[in-house]
Order: sequence, then structure tokens, then C-alpha cells
Amino acid sequence: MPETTRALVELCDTLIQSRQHVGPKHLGLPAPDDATLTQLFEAAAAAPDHRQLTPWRFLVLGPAARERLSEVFAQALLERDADALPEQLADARAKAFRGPVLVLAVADLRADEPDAPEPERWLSLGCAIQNLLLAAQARGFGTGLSSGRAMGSAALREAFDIAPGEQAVCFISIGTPTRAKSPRVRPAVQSFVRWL
Ligand SMILES: Cc1cc2nc3c(=O)[nH]c(=O)nc-3n(C[C@H](O)[C@H](O)[C@H](O)COP(=O)(O)O)c2cc1C
Repeated sequence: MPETTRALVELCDTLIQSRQHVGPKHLGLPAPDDATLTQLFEAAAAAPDHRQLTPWRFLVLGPAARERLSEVFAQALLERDADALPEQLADARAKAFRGPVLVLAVADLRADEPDAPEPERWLSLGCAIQNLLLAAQARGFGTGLSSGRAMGSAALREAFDIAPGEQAVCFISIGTPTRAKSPRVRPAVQSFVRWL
């Protein structure tokens, strides 16, 4: 193997294997600036995309959007538990303000294209998110994905103009990890691969 290829393989494997989920409350500053975030979205745009439908969009949630999100989280909790205590509602609201950068990933399943059925579009979104996570990791940032019952709520759809045929999938938090985390044991290859 040529030396340059070997170096690239090592870099690529290290990048992929070193990425791990970091919860939003364990992400602090520094965080990517707008120019760096744009590079991360360019990485997302390099995802495989059958028929080039761009079946995703990303919303970068600034301070006003996070205020809206905090009310969405409180409302989602009240829908699950009408007797939620004020402290519980405060906790739910606080989640909207964790982590320095918060991005909402939305699947866009609206295109009329039978050659790229829905599962392929979900897959494409997953690839776009992974590209983004790895591009952030390469730049020294930590990332975490989070979801929860509020994702499909009417309140969230309304707050962020999620159209019929679109689905909010998860939040992506980006920042600098504030604590070390031991690596997760990955599933053994033989548990999910068969050579036929
Ligand atoms: C779509 C999606 C949503 C997720 N939502 C959450 C979440 O709400 N809370 C959480 O702790 N982790 C969430 N995760 C992260 C996974 O828990 C994490 O990726 C998994 O534990 C594997 O760990 P690793 O990413 O460090 O390899 C989510 C992951 C995906 C793909």
C-alpha cells in the first residue's frame, strides 16, 4: 500500500472510531463558528443521495428559536403528564439551552420520485448526518444526537414550520466535550455480517 494511502486509511479509521456520542450537557465552548458550520453542512451535502433529492434540511437554532423550543419541550411534557411539577417543566425547558450549537435535522420525504422510495431517503439523511458528525470530529469538536417524544409533536412542527411530508428526526449538538468518556464497545463484525 502506498504511504499516502496508508496515512489516509489511518486517518479515516481514527476519525470514524474516535467519534462518540457526547450528550448536550457535556458540550461547551469553543463551538464551531458560522463559517465552520457551513463546512459541516457541505460535508452533509456530500452524502449519497439517490436521484439527488436532498431529502433533508437542517435548522440551526439560535437564541430565539431555542426559546421557542423550550416551550415545545414544556408543552410536550404537559401532554404526557398534565400534572407535571414546575421543577419538571423547568428541567424540560432547560434542555433547549444545552450545548453551544443546536441543529434540528428534518427529513423531507415530499419529492415525487418512485425510483428513490422513502427508506432510501431516510438512509440518505443518516449519511448526511454522519458526514456532518465526522466533519465536526475532524475539526476537534464533539457531537451528540438527541431525540425524544417531542420530535413528532404538533407543537414542534408548528414552532419550526415542519411541513406535511417532512419529519423532524433528531437534534445535533456540537461543541467541545467537557469530560472524557470511555469508548463504547462496538458490535463484533460477525454479529451483523455474513459472507454468503
Ligand atoms: C436518531 C438518533 C437519535 C438519538 N437520540 C438520542 C437521545 O435522545 N439520547 C441519547 O442519549 N442518545 C441518543 N442518540 C445517540 C445514541 O444513543 C448513541 O449514538 C449510541 O448510544 C451509540 O453511541 P456512540 O454514538 O457513542 O457510538 C441518538 C442516536 C440517533 C442515531
